[in-house]
Amino acid sequence: TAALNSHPIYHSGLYELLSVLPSQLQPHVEGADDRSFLHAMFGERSLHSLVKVSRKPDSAQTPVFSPQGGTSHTCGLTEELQGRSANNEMRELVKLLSKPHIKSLLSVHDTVARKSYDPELPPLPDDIDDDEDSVKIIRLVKNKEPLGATIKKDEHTGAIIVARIMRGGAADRSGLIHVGDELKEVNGIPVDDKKPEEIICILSQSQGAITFKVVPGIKEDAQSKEPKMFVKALFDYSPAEDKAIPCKEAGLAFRKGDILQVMSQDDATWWQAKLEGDGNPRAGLIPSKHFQERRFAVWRPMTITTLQRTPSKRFSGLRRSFRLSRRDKKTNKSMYECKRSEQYDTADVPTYEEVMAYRRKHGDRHRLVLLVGPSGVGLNELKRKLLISDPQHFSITIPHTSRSKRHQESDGVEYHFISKHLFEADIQNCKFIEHGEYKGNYYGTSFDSVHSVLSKNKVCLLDVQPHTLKHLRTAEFKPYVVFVKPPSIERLSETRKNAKVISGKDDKNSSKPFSEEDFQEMISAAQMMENQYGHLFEKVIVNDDLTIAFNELKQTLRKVETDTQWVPVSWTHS
Ligand SMILES: Nc1ncnc2c1ncn2[C@@H]1O[C@H](COP(=O)(O)OP(=O)(O)OP(=O)(O)O)[C@@H](O)[C@H]1O
Repeated sequence: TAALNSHPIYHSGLYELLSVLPSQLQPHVEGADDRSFLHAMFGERSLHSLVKVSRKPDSAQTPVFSPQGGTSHTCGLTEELQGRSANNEMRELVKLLSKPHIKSLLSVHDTVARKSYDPELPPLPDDIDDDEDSVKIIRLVKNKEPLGATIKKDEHTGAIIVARIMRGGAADRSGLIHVGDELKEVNGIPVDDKKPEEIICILSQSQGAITFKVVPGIKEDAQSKEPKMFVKALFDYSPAEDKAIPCKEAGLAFRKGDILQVMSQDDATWWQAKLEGDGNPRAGLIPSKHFQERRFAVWRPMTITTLQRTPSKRFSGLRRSFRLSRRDKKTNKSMYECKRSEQYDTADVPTYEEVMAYRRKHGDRHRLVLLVGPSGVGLNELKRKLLISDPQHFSITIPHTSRSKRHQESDGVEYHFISKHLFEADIQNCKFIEHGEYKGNYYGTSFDSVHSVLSKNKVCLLDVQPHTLKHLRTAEFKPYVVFVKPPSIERLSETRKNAKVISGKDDKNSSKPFSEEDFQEMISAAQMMENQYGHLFEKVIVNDDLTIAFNELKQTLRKVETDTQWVPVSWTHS
């Protein structure tokens, strides 16, 4: 500016000056780039026009335009013009300059000239506590317009909460404040102990920038849009051991049986989920159903090989409901004639099962109680104790047999006695849950015998082979599966000193004390069941001390009747 003012040709006009400036400055400019930049800049038509504008009203030769820019110039220009004697051109110019879009243009020019477009953020408070909920510092520049938000005091916690955001208001347009946010400070003043009216007073008194410190709430609309899909995990998962997960830290670890709320299935491989009932709103990554099924399909063949190496006798059935034992050497296999395909069933790959909360309404049928466990673990003993503890409430099914009735027996009490021919027809018609053959006679538990107990509004206790579980998992039975597990071999030897292996309840003479081998077999059979069917067990009870195991079972079954449980969604549709 100083150079401009003292230049001899200044008075002959800025316009002329502009045209000579590039050549005048030439000796001071080294680079060809810089030179062509100067030429371009001073030759720019818009610059010339501006100079013209500035010169027209300038009859007193006082420069109005200054290359420094700034508010004083753009805003001052209009005022200055108005102060001068009016001619038509000037009036037109004043009119033009007072148009809103020209004003805005000039104001943008000023902002850019002052480089004041970077927002000035308040310094981060240095007293932020690590344990404190994550806070958000919001800075709004307020004009006279109200904020467009209402606040309220939470009745329970006393916190100041944003209650409402007015559509289109300043707060809404900012997109920074939401319903449910907790207000902690306004302009550095803590508001916890203030009444809403006092806070409103602080707000209305503040002008310009207002700083809020808020704890973001869980957005209401986000909450209502939250997916309500729940799944039961049928396998254990540890992201730390998963080589495929894109970020281990973002993974969610869970155990078989955990209920997960699936928050997002947008990614085909990695879902986002939370553990049901977990207060932490942040979801974690879990493998998608499809991805996990594919991985299991790759891993599975190894599992089968291990299982098949185990001596087949360990698999031989355990028979209870029809009061026979798998232990009879002759019938060992035929009693438990379950097809290999069923024992090594790989069709149902256990990943996730979609579930829903279910609570039995008063008067509804009871859920079928299924007891599963290796032979000799004590299923009959536990059933017996439950029956005698409350015979009006618990009941068992009456099995069918094709053997002839003995004279102290009555049809429909110990057994339903039917002919071999009829029994075979019923097998064909899939009337049995399980059936087997013992000493040339058929024995079996029918689906009807379960219906019969349930229709009397009693709790039906049934012990089954685990492979039949899948046939019983229906909306009609809504089975609750309890796995009874043996304790360690040492505890078995200690607790079963006086116990007897009953090899045929239809044949009362055959019983003998447990051997070490029996215990081993019980433990490995239990292990195998758990590996293969563990995902279907809702409760595992270790039958160590009989009284303790019985009490735990009784308490569990009471809860099944009264509490809410997660059951497959398909069971709740009927
Ligand atoms: N916790 C326990 N402590 C001591 N003895 C037990 C316990 N549980 C069961 N027993 C005894 O073990 C024996 C076998 O039990 P039980 O007949 O109930 O087994 P099970 O699982 O029904 O087997 P199976 O189907 O082969 O008959 C019985 O003599 C029973 O009294």
